[in-house]
Amino acid sequence: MKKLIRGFGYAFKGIWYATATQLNFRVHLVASLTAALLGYALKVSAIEWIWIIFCMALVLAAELFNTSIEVLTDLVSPEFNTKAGHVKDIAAGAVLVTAIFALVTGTIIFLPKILTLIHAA
Ligand SMILES: Nc1ncnc2c1ncn2[C@@H]1O[C@H](COP(=O)(O)OP(=O)(O)OP(=O)(O)O)[C@@H](O)[C@H]1O
Repeated sequence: MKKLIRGFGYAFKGIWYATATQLNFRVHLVASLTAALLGYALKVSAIEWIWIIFCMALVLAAELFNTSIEVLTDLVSPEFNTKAGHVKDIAAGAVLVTAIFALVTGTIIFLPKILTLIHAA
C-alpha cells in the first residue's frame, strides 16, 4: 500500500515538473479547463462529456510523454545531433496530432450549440 501511494507521489511529481517547466502543458491545462466550463455552460450530453474528457486526457498525456522524451533526449544527447532533433520533432508532431483531434472534436460539439445560442439571441 505504501509503495502504491509512493508511486502516485512520483507520478504527481512528474505532472508538476511538466506544469512548472512546459508552457505548452500549461496552455493545454487552460484549454482543458475552458472546455470543461463550456461543457457545463452549454449543458453537453453524457456522451459529449466522455469525448471532451477523452480529448483532455489524450492531449495532456501526449504532452507528458513529449516532455519526458525531451528530457531524455537532452540527457542522452546534450550536444546538437540531427537524430536527437528528429526524436524531439516527432514527439512534438504526436502532440500536434492529438491537439488537432481535440480541436476538431470540440468544434463538432460546441459550435452548433454556440450558433443556436447566437441565433436565439
Ligand atoms: N540536441 C539537439 N540536436 C538537434 N536538434 C535539437 C536538439 N535539441 C533540440 N533540437 C531542435 O530544436 C527543437 C526545439 O527543441 P527544445 O528542446 O527547445 O524543445 P521545445 O519544444 O522548445 O521545448 P522546451 O522549450 O520546453 O525545452 C526540437 O524540436 C529540435 O528540432
